[in-house]
Amino acid sequence: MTDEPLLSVEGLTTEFDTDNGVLTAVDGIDFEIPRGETVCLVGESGSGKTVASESITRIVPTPPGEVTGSVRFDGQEITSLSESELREIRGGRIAHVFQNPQDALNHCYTVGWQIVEAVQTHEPDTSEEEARERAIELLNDVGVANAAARLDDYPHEFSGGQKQRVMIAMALVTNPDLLIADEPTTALDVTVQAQILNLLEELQEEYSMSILFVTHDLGVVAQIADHVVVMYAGKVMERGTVEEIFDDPSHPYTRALLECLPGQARSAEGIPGTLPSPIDPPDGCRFAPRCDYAVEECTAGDQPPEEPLTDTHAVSCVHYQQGYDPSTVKTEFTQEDGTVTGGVSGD
Ligand SMILES: Nc1ncnc2c1ncn2[C@@H]1O[C@H](COP(=O)(O)OP(=O)(O)OP(=O)(O)O)[C@@H](O)[C@H]1O
Ligand code: NI
Repeated sequence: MTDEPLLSVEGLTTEFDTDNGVLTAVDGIDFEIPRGETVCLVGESGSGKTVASESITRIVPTPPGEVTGSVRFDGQEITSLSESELREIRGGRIAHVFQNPQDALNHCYTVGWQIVEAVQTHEPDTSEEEARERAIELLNDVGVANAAARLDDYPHEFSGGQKQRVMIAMALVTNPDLLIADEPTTALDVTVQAQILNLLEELQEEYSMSILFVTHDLGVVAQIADHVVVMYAGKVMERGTVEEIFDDPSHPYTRALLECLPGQARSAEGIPGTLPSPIDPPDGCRFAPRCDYAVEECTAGDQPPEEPLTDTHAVSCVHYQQGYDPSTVKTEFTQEDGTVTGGVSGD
């Protein structure tokens, strides 16, 4: 029972009814979040990462959005739950942290008031006194200095990094099993970003939570992921453990993303071309129009089915389907420290 992943998503699809037609932001994706581990959803801007993460608990705006597919959370299918049952999970066992804490915190109330309110919403029998104690504990847990004194400060009296710590504290009020964090460090400078990532890792242990971390930054992925799901244009291109993705990147898109890291071949210019329109995506592999390795088969039919490479590693690319030679894709890949990995010559 405990081997079962905390969350498994199958065929998750989110469509928006727009003036220009049906926009498929997430198009039948599968992934799992093991218990107590961190899964990173990574991909360029517009890949569908946010919509995918918000579709799990259906916080996408519906309408215009429509979410279909299966989401199993701790053994329970949650897609068929009523709105009120879902709301209970959303504000409880699954918590969200967003990119901009200033949007989520109310400017008009003290930080303490907001945490106390969250505590009392979760546990209505808690007294004001107990809720304040709990708020202090939470602020201590997330590394806000002088927690007791800071309860009476307003959000604008906190720095960007501290505000994000407060948001994380609010997410922890319910002792969630899963924390979904969408680019929680993108608005912060690198030093603060690293501190918040360390904090999340510590809290993960302390609260034994799983984390779904949404980011476009592979540097962040390297720091905190156990597993990685690489998304592009609403589809999953590749998934694997963090070692598999960095040491043996298999989809040309994953390889192209890695080449954009500082010190790599494409760090200056990025991947040439742009994402296809989610209203009218191309046939075949979504990445084919930008892919250095695309052949005719890549541009016909649907996104190739995922081909398992190991128990934990799978790739959606025609070059890995039966009868194809992976060496077509696997040219040498030089890491920042000079080691060559993933290449046929290096194997
Ligand atoms: N409410 C909405 N209505 C219509 N289209 C939407 C809505 N929300 C998102 N989309 C579209 O869905 C697609 C995926 O967007 P999403 O925000 O999930 O991308 P992302 O990978 O999180 O990008 P970023 O890194 O910029 O946050 C985009 O084409 C976006 O315009
Ligand atoms: Ni996003």
